[in-house]
Amino acid sequence: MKTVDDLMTLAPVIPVLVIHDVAHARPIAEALVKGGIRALEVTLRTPAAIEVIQEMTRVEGAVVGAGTVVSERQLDQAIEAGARFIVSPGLTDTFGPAAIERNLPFLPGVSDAGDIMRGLELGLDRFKFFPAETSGGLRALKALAAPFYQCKFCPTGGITAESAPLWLAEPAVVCVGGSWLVPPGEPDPAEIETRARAAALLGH
Ligand SMILES: O=C(O)C(=O)C[C@H](O)[C@H](O)COP(=O)(O)O
Repeated sequence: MKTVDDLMTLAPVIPVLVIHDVAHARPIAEALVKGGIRALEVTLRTPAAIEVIQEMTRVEGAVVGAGTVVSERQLDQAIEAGARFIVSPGLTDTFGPAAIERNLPFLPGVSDAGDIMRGLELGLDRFKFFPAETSGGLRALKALAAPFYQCKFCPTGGITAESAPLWLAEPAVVCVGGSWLVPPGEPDPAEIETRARAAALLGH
């Protein structure tokens, strides 16, 4: 996987993972990969996250990345741990160039036309649309995708197994992100695999 398009086309859904216990890392990654979901976004929202990335990179077939990345320090920590892609909730004039410099697939969050223009100025045209449902939902995304015809999106935030197909039917949407594949608490690998399998079959 070299480009952000490679990342976005690995599967229709990128699971957004919030993992508190490093012991959960492997069973969750294995269940997702078995179900056909290979790009795994580990959010840097828990003290265990960096170790979770390290653990998950040992799972064959997993393409592990870091989410909720908001600083240069986190960029370096995540990449050192083995992250192969970077997702951020937003885009700033300092963080954007710093992430681009790392030369990994990078999906920054955008929620309006100004954000997208800032991204275009940096040479980016692939974005996470975040927070998708509360930023106007599919209607807002369609309205943004018209002038920014060259851009593709991974909407994330409030998307569910039920709403994902509606988003994926929009031509500007390549994949969606969501936490529903891995519910909080003690992981149930069979259930996670079932959810992953269903998500992997979603499509245009
Ligand atoms: O931490 C980040 O940078 C994020 O990516 C936030 C996620 O987009 C949401 O946490 C998705 O969660 P759901 O709305 O439950 O699917």
